[in-house]
Amino acid sequence: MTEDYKIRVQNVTKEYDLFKTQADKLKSFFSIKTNVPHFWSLMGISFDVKPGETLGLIGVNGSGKSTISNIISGIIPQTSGFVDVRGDTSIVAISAGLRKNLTGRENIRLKSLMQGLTNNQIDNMMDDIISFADIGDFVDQPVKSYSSGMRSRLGFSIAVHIKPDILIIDEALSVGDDTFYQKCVDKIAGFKAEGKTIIFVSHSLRQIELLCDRVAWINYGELKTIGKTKDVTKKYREFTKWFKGLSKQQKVDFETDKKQIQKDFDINKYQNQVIETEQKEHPDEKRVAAKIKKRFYSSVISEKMPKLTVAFTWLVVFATMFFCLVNISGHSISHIVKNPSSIVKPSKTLKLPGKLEQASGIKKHHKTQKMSVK
Ligand SMILES: Nc1ncnc2c1ncn2[C@@H]1O[C@H](COP(=O)(O)OP(=O)(O)OP(=O)(O)O)[C@@H](O)[C@H]1O
Repeated sequence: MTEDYKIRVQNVTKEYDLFKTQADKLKSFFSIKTNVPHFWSLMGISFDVKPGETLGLIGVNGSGKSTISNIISGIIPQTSGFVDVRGDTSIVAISAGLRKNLTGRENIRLKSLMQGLTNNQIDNMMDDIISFADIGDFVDQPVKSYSSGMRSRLGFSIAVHIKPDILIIDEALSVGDDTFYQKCVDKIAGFKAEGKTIIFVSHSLRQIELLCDRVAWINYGELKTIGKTKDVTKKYREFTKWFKGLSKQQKVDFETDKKQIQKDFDINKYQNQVIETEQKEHPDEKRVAAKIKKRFYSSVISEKMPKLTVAFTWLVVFATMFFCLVNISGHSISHIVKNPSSIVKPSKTLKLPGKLEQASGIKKHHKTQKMSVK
């Protein structure tokens, strides 16, 4: 049976809380309401990537291309929506995946182990990865000492040698020199020929046109359009030409308006719209609302504590505080239950914990002995 898709994303959203302080972050984790502004990096993105297809992602800076590719790679969770990736992914992004304090060689081993390769397999391909990356003696230096081009070369080399089912290339080719660029293009062409699935994120329309079968244009958190490479790049060129023609103030106003829409996005309103559309398209279908709710939230790992866990945590905190106070007050629990105010009035005969009580008993005993000697 042939698979109809390799990657499916449906109604995917991503919300970021723009915390100003660590305290706000902690409060939010405990689901305590704060006045932190929100920003929706993605406002409901849906598309499929077919097996063996190379899909390009284009869009202006900050439109959400890296966010969606990181969600597909499993690096970050979506806020809502369904993501199904049928195969192992390997992401090549300039900033993702490499540990700065580890050497190039250690990074190769770590990333390969994380992809499920054995130490023997890694030993066998180590030289090939190093030779393709062409970073010389730097391979034994920490990655923090690499230039962005060197990082990109190493990241790219690791990702293609791991031979993933799905390769996600996020802006990795934009920093390499021409020779390396050509090597990468050849490698990607080889991947395509093998029937692998690729997501290719780039600002270079030339690269997109060279490598992609279809293109998705992500525009300020929304999917503006998806289709044949030449059709989408044509529309995108028209947009950038129009945008460049605006005055400085018009550009600022345009971007401010778009960002405001992303701040004001209402997930519940969006969910209702999706339900309405689905009901119109499939009038005979039952339980549409339940189906959409499941699609929105069933595969989501929340970054915040679930309400039940929050309630349980508070219960544990209050119970601990209560028992500490009871202990300090020196009263029994039944006494405190009958006279709650006595929790703040310590008993005159302070109850000592077991060992101390025992120790004080010994002291008393010695005193008695001394007295009898007298
Ligand atoms: N951790 C974060 N916290 C808050 N906002 C974030 C975070 N990560 C990304 N964003 C915001 O989400 C939006 C989308 O970012 P993303 O990096 O996905 O865009 P992009 O299309 O890949 O941009 P570029 O072309 O510049 O790489 C941006 O407005 C960005 O500021």
